[in-house]
Amino acid sequence: MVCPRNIGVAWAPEGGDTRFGALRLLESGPRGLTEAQAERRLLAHGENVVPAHRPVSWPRRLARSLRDPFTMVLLALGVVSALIASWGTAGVIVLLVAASCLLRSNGEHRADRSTAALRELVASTVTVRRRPDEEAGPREREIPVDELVPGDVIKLGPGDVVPADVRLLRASGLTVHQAALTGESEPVPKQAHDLPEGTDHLLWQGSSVASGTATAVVTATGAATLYAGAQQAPARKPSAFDRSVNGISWILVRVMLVIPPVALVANALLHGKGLEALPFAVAVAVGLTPEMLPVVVTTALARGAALLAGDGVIVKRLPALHDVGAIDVLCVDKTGTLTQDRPVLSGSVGPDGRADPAALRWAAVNSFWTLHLTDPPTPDPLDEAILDAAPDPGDVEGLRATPFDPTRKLSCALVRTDEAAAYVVVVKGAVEAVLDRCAMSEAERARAAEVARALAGAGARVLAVATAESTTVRTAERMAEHAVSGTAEEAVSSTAERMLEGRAGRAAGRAGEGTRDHRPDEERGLRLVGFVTLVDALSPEAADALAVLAGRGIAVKVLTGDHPATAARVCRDLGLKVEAVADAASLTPRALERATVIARCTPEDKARVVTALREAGHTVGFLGDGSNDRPAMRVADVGICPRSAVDVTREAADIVLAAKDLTAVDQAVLAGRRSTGNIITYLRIALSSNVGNVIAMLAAGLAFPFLPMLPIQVLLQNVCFDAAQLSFAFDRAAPATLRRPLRLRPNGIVRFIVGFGVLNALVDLATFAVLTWGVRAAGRPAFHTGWFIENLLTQAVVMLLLRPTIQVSRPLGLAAGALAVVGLLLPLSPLAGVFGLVALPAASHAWLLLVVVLYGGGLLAINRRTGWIAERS
Ligand SMILES: Nc1ncnc2c1ncn2[C@@H]1O[C@H](COP(=O)(O)OP(=O)(O)OP(=O)(O)O)[C@@H](O)[C@H]1O
Repeated sequence: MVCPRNIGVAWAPEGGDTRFGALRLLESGPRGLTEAQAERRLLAHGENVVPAHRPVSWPRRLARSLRDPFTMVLLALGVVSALIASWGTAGVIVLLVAASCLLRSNGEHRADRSTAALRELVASTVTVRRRPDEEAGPREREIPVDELVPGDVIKLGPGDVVPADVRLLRASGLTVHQAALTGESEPVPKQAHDLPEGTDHLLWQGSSVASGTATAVVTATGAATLYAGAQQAPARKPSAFDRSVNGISWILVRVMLVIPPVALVANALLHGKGLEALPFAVAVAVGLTPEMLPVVVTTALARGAALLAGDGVIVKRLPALHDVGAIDVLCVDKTGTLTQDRPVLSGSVGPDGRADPAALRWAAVNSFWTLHLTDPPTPDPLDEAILDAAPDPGDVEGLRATPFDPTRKLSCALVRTDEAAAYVVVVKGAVEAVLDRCAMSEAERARAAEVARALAGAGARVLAVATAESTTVRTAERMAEHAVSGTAEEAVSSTAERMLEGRAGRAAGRAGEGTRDHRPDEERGLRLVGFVTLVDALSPEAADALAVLAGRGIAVKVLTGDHPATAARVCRDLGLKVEAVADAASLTPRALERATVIARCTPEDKARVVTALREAGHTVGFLGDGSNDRPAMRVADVGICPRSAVDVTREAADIVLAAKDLTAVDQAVLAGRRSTGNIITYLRIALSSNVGNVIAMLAAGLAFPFLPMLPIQVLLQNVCFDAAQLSFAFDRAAPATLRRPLRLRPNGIVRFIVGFGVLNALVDLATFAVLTWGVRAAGRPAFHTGWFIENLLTQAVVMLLLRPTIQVSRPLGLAAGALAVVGLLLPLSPLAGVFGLVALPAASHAWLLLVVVLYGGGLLAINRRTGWIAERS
């Protein structure tokens, strides 16, 4: 089988329909491939996986971790040490770099592997038409996207990601987002022309369906797709979390770079020392580095994600866990989140609000032919509900249909009725969208809108139904196009398409015959038939979950395409305090801040609202599942959707829930706050200790004519700190951490580090005094050892006390204990000599313990008085 890229661009055997040409060239047909053919092709072409989506290899991951700013600075310091033949320092630096890179790559690899495995659970599927064997008829079924092969006939609907390069066979109201591929920002109309020009009959892998439906044949899969080479994994702006971590890292990197020259110059000026002070200066700079920062961050987030996975919540991007813990505004859609999305018809009224079956009858005609002619992969629940309740619509024949589109908020069918011997355009949709297209006076429009408002105020979903009659199909077609705002509409059941399906139709013949006598005065607008109302039961968990979220400091805003009165009623029924109801069309920043419900949103309005809230300083989460939620999902700090969401929304989301359930959102929020809380605690403790030590070492280096600690001891204590601090990834969160939105704020963390860093340095200087007075007589090794022990003991104390809770997790308790034991026992062990440590007299231990106890007591007192430790960053 030939499988060129872009097959069918203009290939038409014997000058005929290129759709037949494409199918023939692909050795396929309108009824699809047989399962055996598909299996053979899968072996020949391989899985439909784009190279950019393959996992990152180990060496690449390792190389990437070397690019981290801390690692770069450490390596530079290592090179400096090697140049001055300070092999011990260089060796320890290499060890630190190797340990941090290996731990980090390993952590990221494991995290990626588990998120990839979890992503598999929510991987996209596609509706494919295949036959069990040559004789059997076609069947449509869902298969994983990677099993798709050239020649497969697939169906696409709103929100589907186009899974391979395809050539359209049928299309209805189809518009496609292909910005990532071609740069066109607006959805592009696509048509299944039989003799196409250009590329509007082709869809490429990676684009997505904005509106409409289509049937198409796959022309290329995997690496053979047109944009496979060029397409990178979707680029995302750095999240709030990435920015915070980078901000803190760069502050430290700058300080690290400044320390060695400052230490050298000061030593030269005060003690007349030259390059011999360099190893010490380098060790001090290394001492400032939180080498394990990336490891602790990845581990803390991965652990949170793994715990959530147990509850069926999938975190697709680890930093999203921080972001979900930081949200202070959660925007949700109404349908399916606050309600069950199982609408049931509750009434049919005329324009005056009196019961009238006509509205239901025409709504059913619209629903039936829209579903039948556009053949969506998943039927619209509103259409199904209308058909379930509607009587037989009589002898009506559908000619064309444009499926519902959330931007226009209408669906439109062109039908022919025998009773009136006329072509009728039947439009149903959102009240304002339909009324806008009706020929009526302003007073009539206002009265009808008031009737609809009263119906919506009872909590019902209200659809307006309008028709227009024409004796000619051409006029009716124009009216249909008029009714859908003149966007490019593609007729679904044209002659060629019906032939592709093997059912040339009477209707198609009629459609052709009706072009003779067009009367332009028929295009005057629609006549309002009335309204149908549908009720959608409230979600049983929503009320409790909304109260819990409010208790966690999260303001919920409902962004809905529906009528304001319906949305407001639903919210009130759920006990949500409705401060104000706003209309997306006339929204001011003030109204936005106050509004609980923002109604009549188009997909773009939802994105605009989310962007405005972010610009106002909020961290915004967005929960939705429809294709109309995709734009908002992409601009939110964190996008959340249920597993059942349409492809595009699931792809854009950062967190995927087992079901659309606000309780699961709360679980994700808690997990996010726990992970962030642990990361903040790690940063505060690790960095304030490091800063304290650096200040003390620089001060002591200047005050004493000898080094306060040997470079190898500085590095050894650094290794011990790093190992112990890994336990922060497994720490227990303080209850206070879970109460409010928690965000990594570099400024708060830097303030804390400076405050407690100075305190730490003061304690160190007090230790110097003790050591100078009590131990120095025993010589410099005893001085060095005394300070080494004090550093490890105070580090163990701050690990326990500089946290927002007094409760200690097992890993943290063990790590702090181990640190104290190493500090006390190493100088007594056979290894002591290697590091220049000596055994201290018992009295010295007593003095050191006194300093440590006083420090611990001081920390507790400060916390009690100021609550600073418990304060969030
Ligand atoms: N199949 C349909 N046919 C005609 N009109 C529809 C159909 N589905 C929805 N509508 C109308 O369009 C409006 C907007 O629909 P949209 O899907 O954007 O939002 P929604 O489902 O009402 O709410 P949410 O945004 O909370 O999910 C609906 O309120 C309804 O009036």
